[in-house]
Amino acid sequence: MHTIEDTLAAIRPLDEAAMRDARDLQARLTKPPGSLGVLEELSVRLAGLAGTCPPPLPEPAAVAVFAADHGVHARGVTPWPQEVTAQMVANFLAGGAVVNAFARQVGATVTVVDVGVATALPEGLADAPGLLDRKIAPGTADMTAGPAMTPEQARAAVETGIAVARDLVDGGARALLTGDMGIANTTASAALVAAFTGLPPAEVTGRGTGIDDATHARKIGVIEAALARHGLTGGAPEGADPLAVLAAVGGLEHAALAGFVLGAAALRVPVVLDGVIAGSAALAAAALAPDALGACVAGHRSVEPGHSATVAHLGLRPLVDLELRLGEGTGALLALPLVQGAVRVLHEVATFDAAGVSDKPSQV
Ligand SMILES: Cc1cc2ncn([C@H]3O[C@H](COP(=O)(O)O)[C@@H](O)[C@H]3O)c2cc1C
Ligand SMILES: O=C(O)c1cccnc1
Repeated sequence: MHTIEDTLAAIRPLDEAAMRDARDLQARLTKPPGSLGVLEELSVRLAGLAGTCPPPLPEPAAVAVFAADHGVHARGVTPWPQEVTAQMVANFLAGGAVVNAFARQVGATVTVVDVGVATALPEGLADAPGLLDRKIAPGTADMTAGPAMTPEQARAAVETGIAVARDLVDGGARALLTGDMGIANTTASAALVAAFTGLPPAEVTGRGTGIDDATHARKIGVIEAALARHGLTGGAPEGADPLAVLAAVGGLEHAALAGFVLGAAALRVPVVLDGVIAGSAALAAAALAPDALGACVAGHRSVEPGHSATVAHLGLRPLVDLELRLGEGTGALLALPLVQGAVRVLHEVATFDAAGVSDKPSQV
């Protein structure tokens, strides 16, 4: 069973006893206390997630690239043709994209999940290894004209993401990484960020793949119109159903990514988030289950302003900040060795006692 309800019911807070053990252990390791900075608190959190100290090493790692198209593409929010989504899916399967190069570097697998690609994939790809055909619809509807998805489509997409997380963990993965591909998906991302944070579209809308001032202004106007159309201006009203917000202005890949985050949290496996697409999906996941955040690691800080707004809202600290604005899972993959290093310390570093190193600075 991969229903949303079952999954939400399985998500629990971090285990306090395991976190205490991890803090104690960090204090006894042969290094000045606190000297591993952000990685120490990360190791503590991952112990709390696993419910044991040390937590399992987050490897092997698996990236799921959720691919889908967007009806709002018709509003002129990106210069790239919609066909590029399907063409990039083919490129992922051929191993030729940046996500593939970065995945090879860290030994991660790449699984492409078609939840809503509008254009037919190039001949012969249907059976390609590494592709999961989970198409729910050939893209969303235009969010300025009506809901992007029906409630049934949004639910099916979330449950697809939950099932993909479960299958990857069943296949041995101990770290899940988010990836995305969908021309125009930074528009849906910014709309979700505005809806979940209450910030105005002008503050959270970026330039996506790279757009000129006129297109950027149009993109902000499109998002404002969509929010107004769905009663989301100024943010979703108190008590709004996060699934309805996803259905109104989200993408099929956003809904699937929200499910992927929930699935990881229910299985107590860390999920390394990529940029603004994953972040906006995590806002939906956190609105459904605040404790799901315990499983989330912000891999990097994207250039997109909506991403900084998202990590601030969620209280996450991005591990790397390299001015990336690509998506696909690239920022998550670059951060993976940091996550693994944080846990490896708890497994391999000697204690002061065991190594015969004095654990006290001398008095001066
Ligand atoms: C060749 C190419 C490869 C990509 N890989 C990721 N994206 C990224 O850019 C897109 C979102 O930007 P926007 O909202 O401006 O369309 C998404 O597909 C995202 O994954 C790409 C975009 C392109 C063009
Ligand atoms: O933040 C991201 O992941 C991003 C930014 C721009 C374009 N595509 C993805």
